[in-house]
Amino acid sequence: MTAQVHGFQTEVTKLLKLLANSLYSNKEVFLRELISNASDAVDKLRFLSITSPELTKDDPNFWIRVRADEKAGTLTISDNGIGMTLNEANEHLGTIAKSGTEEFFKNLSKDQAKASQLIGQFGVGFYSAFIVADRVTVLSRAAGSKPEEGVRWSSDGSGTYESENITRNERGTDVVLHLKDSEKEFLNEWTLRETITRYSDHISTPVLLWCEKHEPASEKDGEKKEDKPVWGWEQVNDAKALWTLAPKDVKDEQYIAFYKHLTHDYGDPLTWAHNRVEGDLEYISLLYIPKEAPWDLYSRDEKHGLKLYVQRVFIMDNSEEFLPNYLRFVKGLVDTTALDLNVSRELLQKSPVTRKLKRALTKRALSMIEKLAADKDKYQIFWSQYGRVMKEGPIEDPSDREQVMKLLRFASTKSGTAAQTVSLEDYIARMPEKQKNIYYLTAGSYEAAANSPYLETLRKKGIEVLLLTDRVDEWLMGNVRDFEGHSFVPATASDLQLGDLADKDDQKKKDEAEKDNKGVVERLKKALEGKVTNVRISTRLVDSPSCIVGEQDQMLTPQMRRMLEAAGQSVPEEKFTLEINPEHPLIRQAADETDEARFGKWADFIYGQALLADQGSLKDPSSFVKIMNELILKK
Ligand SMILES: Nc1ncnc2c1ncn2[C@@H]1O[C@H](COP(=O)(O)OP(=O)(O)OP(=O)(O)O)[C@@H](O)[C@H]1O
Repeated sequence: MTAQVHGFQTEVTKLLKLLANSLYSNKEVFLRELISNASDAVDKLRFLSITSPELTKDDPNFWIRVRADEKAGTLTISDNGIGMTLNEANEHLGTIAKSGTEEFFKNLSKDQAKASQLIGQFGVGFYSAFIVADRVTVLSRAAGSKPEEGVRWSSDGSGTYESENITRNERGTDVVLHLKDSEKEFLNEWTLRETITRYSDHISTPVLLWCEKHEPASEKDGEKKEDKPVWGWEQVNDAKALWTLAPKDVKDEQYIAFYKHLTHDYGDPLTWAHNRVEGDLEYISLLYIPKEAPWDLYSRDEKHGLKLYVQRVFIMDNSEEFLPNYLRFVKGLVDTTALDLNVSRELLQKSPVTRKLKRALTKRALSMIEKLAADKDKYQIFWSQYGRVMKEGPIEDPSDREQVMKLLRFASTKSGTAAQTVSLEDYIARMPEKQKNIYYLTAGSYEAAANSPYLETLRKKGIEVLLLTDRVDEWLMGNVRDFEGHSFVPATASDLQLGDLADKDDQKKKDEAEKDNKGVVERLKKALEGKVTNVRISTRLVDSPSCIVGEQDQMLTPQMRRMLEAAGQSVPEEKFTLEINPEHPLIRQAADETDEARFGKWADFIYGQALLADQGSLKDPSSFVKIMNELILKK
């Protein structure tokens, strides 16, 4: 067979172009990536051989080998794992099989400076070989296939690769790197040994390095043996799966290195939790939280979930069954004796053991996050990355609602910044004695929330209001009614339920104001007939002339309205109650207007600005501006 030339998927070509520059300062990671791939290939075959032992019969001991050839200038990473067929090599080594990749690269090219950070998080895997090599050749044979079904794949990383069938006697894969002249240091035994132990010490397959050993001079049976170098394989990693060690015996650096092996992330994790549980439900879990949220955290097709091991044998990646969806950013593994080795994804979904493990691991993950919350600075890093996902928690998992709600953070009128730092427990601890409810306001931006007229009275009374500006907040507040016995009340509610917080005078003042301003209220009702459901005197306004309120259940917030409209849904026209502040000069001026036609303009203006302040836009802004100009110019 002659080699066929194929073009890389466009994204791969882009990635390859970016690689050399952006990961140069971190270039030794290629070795970790290739050893990780080799270890995955071994894990996959170990799993298959449980049901098909003939696959490994002739070569049952798994290994990963690293061999430098100084003369040829090559470094070869080999494994006797699952190998690849020609089709698999073309598919896996020529494309990036992740949805959303195109979008990712679009964003990447806009901001070159951030490229290296993002690219690391993206997980460049096999392609990292091109950081140090100007040609990469892969020789492989899939377990179970014939010698003549071997594969040779080769590329200089500039846009195309060639591949063909060859005869190969051994199963598994050799990745041969033809090192660039500037990267010859990776032929050096010490560099290799150091890099392997740093990154791959605790992967469970032995990593063997081809190296020179010295046999000391000796005299045996009267024969003199010189001190001469002998070449051979030497195991350089510990090869004890890290999670099987007692947590007290594992150093932080080891946890970090293992995280990188596991996730292909180039950065350190934010935190981790390692637990070994014995008894009825025996399992070991090692959970990590990445410092940065994955680029595809909100993508529907994003793959997540833990690596599943049964009795130390790797079973599958991305087992989503063990954690709720809102904890999808948690990486790591679970190893259990409570499942069968031949468990499939379908069986896993049905198994009661899975459900029990999910409960247990969710608790582990939440307690890891609780511990993180004790360190305010670290928790802010966490919150900025995962806050919006955590807010899905109380909706998705009512059984852990209180626990998750304690972990939520919000901006508030007391915190005074857009940073979300206030917990519900902080809020309750600061509540005046008479306050019963938790007040909140949702808005499109922090500024819009902080300056909202709805806050005026609450602010005057010293009542803290949570300012919610994430899209998910609407959904969250639509689903939670209370926290620790305190109801959530929106600052926009027609009844703020102030209870004992209302001044005794408030009602009296309101009654008086209603009596005194009956005229203007009635005139407004008439002028705005068909546009509003009602007009009334407000108790919530201090500095603003007017605001709109809707019945709590009926009112669509502007964000919700925009979301529905963007999703192509027809959103019903809503009518509101107009509340006015009769002490405001603008209302007074309107009340003094005797010409009813002109009063109509005042009514539209007062209502229009209340709508604008609440919704952020108007259906007919030019008419509003025209009316405003007319009133200013007193035409
Ligand atoms: N040594 C190997 N043996 C068998 N298959 C391999 C080997 N190296 C790579 N592959 C195949 O090529 C695919 C692509 O590898 P690559 O490292 O680019 O991505 P990945 O490992 O799937 O993803 P990531 O690195 O982001 O976790 C692998 O999923 C695997 O199918």
